[in-house]
Amino acid sequence: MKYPTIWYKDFTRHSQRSRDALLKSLATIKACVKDHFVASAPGLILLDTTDTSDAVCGLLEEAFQRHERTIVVIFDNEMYRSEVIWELLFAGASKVYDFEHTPLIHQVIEEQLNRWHTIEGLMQTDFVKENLVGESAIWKNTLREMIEIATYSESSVLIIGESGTGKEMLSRLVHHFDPRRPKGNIVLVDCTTISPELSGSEFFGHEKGAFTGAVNAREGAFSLANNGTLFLDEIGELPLRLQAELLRVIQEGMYKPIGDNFWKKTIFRLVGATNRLLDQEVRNGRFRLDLYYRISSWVCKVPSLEERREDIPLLAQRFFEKSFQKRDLPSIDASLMAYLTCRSYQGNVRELQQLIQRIANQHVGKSPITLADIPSLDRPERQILVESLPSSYDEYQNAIQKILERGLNLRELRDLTTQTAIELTLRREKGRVAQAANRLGITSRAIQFRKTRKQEE
Ligand SMILES: Nc1ncnc2c1ncn2[C@@H]1O[C@H](COP(=O)(O)OP(=O)(O)OP(=O)(O)O)[C@@H](O)[C@H]1O
Repeated sequence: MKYPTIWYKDFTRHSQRSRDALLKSLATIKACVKDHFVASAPGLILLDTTDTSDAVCGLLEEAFQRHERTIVVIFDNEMYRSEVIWELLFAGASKVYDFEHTPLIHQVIEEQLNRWHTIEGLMQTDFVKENLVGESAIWKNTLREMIEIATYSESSVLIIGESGTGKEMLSRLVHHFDPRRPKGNIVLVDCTTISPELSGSEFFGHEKGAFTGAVNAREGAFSLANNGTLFLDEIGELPLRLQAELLRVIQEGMYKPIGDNFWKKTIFRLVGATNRLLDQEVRNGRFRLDLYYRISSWVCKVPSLEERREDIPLLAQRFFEKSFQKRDLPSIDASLMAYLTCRSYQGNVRELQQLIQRIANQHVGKSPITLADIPSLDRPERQILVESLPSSYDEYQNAIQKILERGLNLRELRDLTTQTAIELTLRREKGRVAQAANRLGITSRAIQFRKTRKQEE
């Protein structure tokens, strides 16, 4: 068996015998790396209660910020049990076990590490790699969480996130990794489009002639999702009457199609998605509390693209590849990638995807894709462009401030800026005057003139 890689750190001072016994019984420890983090690998921290020091909490906080999971085992936890456990959990520990009070602790730890290892393996499968692009820690943690719910539970899931963050894709992931066999289909219902006139026929289905306009019999979502997954997009928009009926079907596993006299059985996993704060909707009386409890056994918050900016280049590359499926993908100019990475996306991943499709549509030939391929309606206004670079703009302001403090007047400042811009561009163009002039929008003579003047100074 291949043991999962873990890192471990030992803070024990008084419990060496128990510690040695535990380490000896852990098969996983054979693949361990002592004392320092291993990217994406879980950690094991061993300590005595008296040592819940800043060092331990600091280590846990660091691992937590990197979205790495940690198991803490405490050895001599007699007096302060819950206090210590809370402290460790608040510092970011994923699991805390008390050596004295956890029967077969080595098995529990092995099982936990193996589960995490399996999840890590599932993260590498084609389904995830192809559909759910992203390497940021926060995104990987979201994926881990969803895979764990899908694989190790049958519970319903509530996915909360802004529009375009990938909620529907994640619901497909839950269905994909659902181990139930035989497995039914995933059925998607957009609750914003449910018409009250059809009195829930989307869900229940109807018999031919059940109501005016029911020309043919229709199977509803409850039937189609049997043994599978029912994905309710924008579940917060579901009319109150249908909320009550949905709750009854989830609880009883039975429903009656409209116009039919017989009850039918259905079992499905419910995945709801919303970009609203559902608990607020409950307080405002627009969402039933009992249904809310029922669907929120697991709540998963999907990060916005803003929270995982470092994923933009990867996502952009993937969307360019998709958009150029039928022709060779030219290279992508670095300035375009830099712009895509610092721009803001209210519509999240969907907006990025659509922008790239429009850029691809504009591009002709095999030359690199550049800023000039951005359609005019998508181009930023000059002011926004400056404001979208706050950190460098701050530095820029600071630099000017320092120069002004040295007593330079505006003409001297302009001269200095021009000279610096020329020098930087010449360096970038490896001394080629014509190219530098072209880039700066001035003549080669202007550059030569400044070079000569500088030599004379
Ligand atoms: N991590 C990702 N990797 C690749 N494509 C993604 C990713 N996340 C989202 N997408 C793509 O972005 C688009 C929007 O995703 P999706 O429909 O899942 O978002 P949503 O949160 O359900 O949106 P809405 O709330 O508006 O229904 C889809 O085309 C999807 O394929």
